[in-house]
Amino acid sequence: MRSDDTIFAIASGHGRAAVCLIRISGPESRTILESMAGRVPEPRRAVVRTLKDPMTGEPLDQALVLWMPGPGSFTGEDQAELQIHGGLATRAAVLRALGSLENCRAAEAGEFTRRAFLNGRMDLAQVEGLADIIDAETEAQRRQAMRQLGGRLGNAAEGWRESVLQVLALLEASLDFSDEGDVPEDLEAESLQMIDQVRGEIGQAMANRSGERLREGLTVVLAGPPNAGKSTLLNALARRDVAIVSPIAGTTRDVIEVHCDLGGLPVIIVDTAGLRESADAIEQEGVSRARARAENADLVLWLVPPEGEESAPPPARRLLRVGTKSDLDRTSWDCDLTIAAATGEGLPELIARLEEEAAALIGQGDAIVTRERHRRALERAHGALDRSRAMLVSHGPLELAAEEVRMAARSIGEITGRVDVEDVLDRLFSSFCIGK
Ligand SMILES: Nc1nc2c(c(=O)[nH]1)N(C=O)[C@@H](CNc1ccc(C(=O)N[C@@H](CCC(=O)O)C(=O)O)cc1)CN2
Ligand SMILES: Nc1nc2c(ncn2[C@@H]2O[C@H](COP(=O)(O)OP(=O)(O)OP(=O)(O)O)[C@@H](O)[C@H]2O)c(=O)[nH]1
Ligand SMILES: [Mg+2]
Repeated sequence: MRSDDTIFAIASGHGRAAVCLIRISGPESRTILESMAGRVPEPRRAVVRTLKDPMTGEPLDQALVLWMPGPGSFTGEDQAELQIHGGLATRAAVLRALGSLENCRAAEAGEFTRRAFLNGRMDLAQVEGLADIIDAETEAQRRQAMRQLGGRLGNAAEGWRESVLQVLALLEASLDFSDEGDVPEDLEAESLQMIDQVRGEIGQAMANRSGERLREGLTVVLAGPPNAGKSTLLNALARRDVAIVSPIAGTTRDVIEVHCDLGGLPVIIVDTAGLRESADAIEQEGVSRARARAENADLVLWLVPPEGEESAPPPARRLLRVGTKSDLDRTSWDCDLTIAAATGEGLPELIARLEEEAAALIGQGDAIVTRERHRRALERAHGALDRSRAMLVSHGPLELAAEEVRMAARSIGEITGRVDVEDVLDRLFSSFCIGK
């Protein structure tokens, strides 16, 4: 994959649509645009043109055409956009025409954004924010992604890195000036104070897990004995017929997930096999998957039907007992909530409770750290600052204290992609859509 190739891709969704957006980026963009749409329009001014096959001159479609020269474009290089009609044959014809050209090739997933990053148009934290915007399914996720795209995490990281580099400058200055390698007292005090300030801020940012929870969604597992009404509840919460419901105990075997939006917060509801001993090997596999999911869930709803004997809930981080089929009998439980998923009774209360639980675990959505990658980098920086601090306090070798401070700056620099992130890039960009 060469980064000076000219690339093209459909950037809009697939299937029949009103309009389809085709992006072209790279040094040959101008030539290609001229060969298909005639004279290149003024930068960033949309014009209507008849698109022609560059080989045969055959008219392909009527298009809205944009010319966005580098370095001010999204990718930082010359870019053209063709907004064509969204029919399948039109799209195929324009793609075929581009595909027949010698001077360009189809883009890989995330390749436009990779170029924007490589050309310094956005930092790595912003690229992740962009990925999160495309994947956002709820309002709170969208807001968090927009804050990251706006530079919230990147600016914080750059600020910390600058402070740490100032400490490094102080330490290096005292290394130059003192023969014994002793830090003058005022410099030591100043360094310690700055280290503590940054260490405190980083500690606070990395302690907050709510950004990661908001990005990934909260997992709520429906568990209980067979026939408790788990699949009926899943269908009611999803408002569609996702899982098979039947009076036969042991109907569900696979784990079934549905993404829900509860008051803007992302909640993944997981239906599982009813927990019981079974001679059926497939059902037993379902039961062990159910137990594993319950154990890792943010919240387990333990469904208790009125009939049948009481069974013990699986180990879980957090568990609510929900009595089911309250239309039949409501005498038999000791539960946090009661519902009849089949009639809808108690569902508004259950949903309100789930929203509360989600809000408590996700918080205000004001976290800076949104991925494990950020937290790990900050943990490394925090550890290095701890060690440099201890070294200074104990009047250990100044070179070693400075080396730890340098390590801290490096770790913080990984967040915005200033340093050593090739493997991160490949993974991140391949998770993008083609055309982004
Ligand atoms: N048609 C279209 N819509 C789109 C995009 C796109 O590439 N094409 N985007 C892509 O993902 C997003 C918008 N992102 C963009 C960000 C920066 C620039 C850009 O060229 N900015 C220049 C100058 C802008 C100007 O002068 O008006 C700059 O910031 O210097 C373009 C798109 C969402 N919508
Ligand atoms: N009366 C009444 N019946 C219900 C209610 N909820 C579920 N049922 C019935 O209970 C039976 C079992 O429901 P499911 O939702 O399949 O139960 P499950 O917990 O998913 O069962 P397994 O997948 O076998 O573990 C079905 O016949 C449902 O129609 C309810 O609120 N009221
Ligand atoms: Mg079921």
